[in-house]
Amino acid sequence: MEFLAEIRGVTKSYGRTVAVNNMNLMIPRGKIIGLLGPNGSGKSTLIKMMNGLLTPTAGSITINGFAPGIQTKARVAYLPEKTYLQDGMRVCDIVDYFCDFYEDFNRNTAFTMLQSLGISFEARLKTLSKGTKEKVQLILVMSRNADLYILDEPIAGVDPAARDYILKTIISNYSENASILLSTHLISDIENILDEVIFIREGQVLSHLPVDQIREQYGRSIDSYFREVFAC
Ligand SMILES: Nc1ncnc2c1ncn2[C@@H]1O[C@H](COP(=O)(O)OP(=O)(O)OP(=O)(O)O)[C@@H](O)[C@H]1O
Repeated sequence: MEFLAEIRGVTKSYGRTVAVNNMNLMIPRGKIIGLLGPNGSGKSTLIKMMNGLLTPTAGSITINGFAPGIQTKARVAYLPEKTYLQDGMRVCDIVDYFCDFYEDFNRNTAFTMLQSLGISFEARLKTLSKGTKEKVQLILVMSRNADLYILDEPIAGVDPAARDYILKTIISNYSENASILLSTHLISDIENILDEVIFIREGQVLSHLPVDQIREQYGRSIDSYFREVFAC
């Protein structure tokens, strides 16, 4: 299989709203890819379909050749935009939970990252700040040895100093054959780690290009290019 994920002719409608409109997208292996687009352009809807949380109205999605389901969930590490962890759980209990749930979860990686960010293993989630909770969730996701990491707004609530650490962590914790698809509005913070960017507008792919090509062709950063393309 040449591509890790294939999205072919995918449409998702919510009643009369067409959130994703006949989208075609090929996700290669071994790349960090930014999924960028204005509010309401369909990023989260696409991500939810790739994770089997929503079913396309039309078209097909495959990851490693399988439609989203049990086989793909075992190989895709997903950070949703909203937390699904119970507030009463302690950090160490959640680590155990992930260990039981995912064969590819590395407990040592998780504890090392938690320790270096000064997050107490004994703390209950409800006692942590919003940003720290987000760090915990990202650490859990990045401690899996997955084929595809799908991160929906991974650094939105995290302070700038922790962002750098987290981005470094993302880069150092994925293997060369894996890919990371991440959606964010904090383009200038993440553009240095990206290999490719996908621009989405009104549920369709406007462009999918290597970052270097955009920089060479347009002589500007991805952040500045995004602002020009999507100027209101
Ligand atoms: N559950 C829902 N019911 C109805 N419409 C929805 C629902 N979820 C999303 N939409 C609509 O679908 C479109 C795409 O939304 P989506 O959340 O996928 O965009 P997004 O690119 O992730 O936006 P943002 O950057 O603001 O997070 C929007 O018009 C939104 O209002």
